[in-house]
Amino acid sequence: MTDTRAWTPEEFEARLRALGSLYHIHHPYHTRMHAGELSREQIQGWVANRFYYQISIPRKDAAVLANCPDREVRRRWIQRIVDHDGDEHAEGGIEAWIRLGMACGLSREQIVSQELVLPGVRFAVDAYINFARSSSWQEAACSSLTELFAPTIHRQRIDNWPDRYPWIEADGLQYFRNRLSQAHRDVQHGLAITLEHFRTREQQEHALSILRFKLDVLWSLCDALWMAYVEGKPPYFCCERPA
Ligand SMILES: O=C(O)c1cc(C(=O)O)c2c(n1)C(=O)C(=O)c1cc(C(=O)O)[nH]c1-2
Repeated sequence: MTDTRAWTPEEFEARLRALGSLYHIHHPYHTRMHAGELSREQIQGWVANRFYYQISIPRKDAAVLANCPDREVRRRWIQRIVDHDGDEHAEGGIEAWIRLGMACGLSREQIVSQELVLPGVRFAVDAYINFARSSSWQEAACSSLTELFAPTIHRQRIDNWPDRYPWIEADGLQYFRNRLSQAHRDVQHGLAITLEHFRTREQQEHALSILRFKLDVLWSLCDALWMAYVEGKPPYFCCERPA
């Protein structure tokens, strides 16, 4: 007989955390990045493309707010939008990301124009926004749980980049420093919602499939970068351009 009993909160959390083995930290684009093996153009391509993720996160979080009737949850969740968009007190993560791009030698215009954003990156990120729009707010909260694994990758960049990419101006890494505490706080909230909401075994397995979907988003983003910047085969590379 198959075991259909609900996992305890501890077991459930352990299964969510176990999916960290599929995190994009293991994608060869990232392993090369951390080994110091990416060229200047490959780093720039990553930063310029990830900008599309950065500007999409507050839109995703606004979708969570729009779908959430619980005032207490909204009061906490809204901080995520402020973290990225900034306010009169702080410039916010999007501006910090632009500074990262400039520290890597891109111009502000090259970043904000999105001229380097690949179609595959756009599709992957848009799938995340659309998921948040069309799902319950608890499902969307669950999909943010890749942030469980993000502090490790941010910490690697803070520790490794000054040594491995000395041409990147050190101030540019502030984005990653800010995220260490922000991600920790976000994850505590997202995890509490997920453990509380997904109670039956069927619901818990559904939550795992949501986290798998989000891992797919992040992995697909790296795949698109790999084709363009490592294989040297961006979309239509082998096609004749129409007149
Ligand atoms: O650099 C990374 O590898 C990485 C990954 C993730 C993630 O796991 O989704 C986020 C971030 N960074 C990040 O900076 C961030 O603000 C963020 C918000 C979210 C989310 O799903 O709401 N993920 C992430």
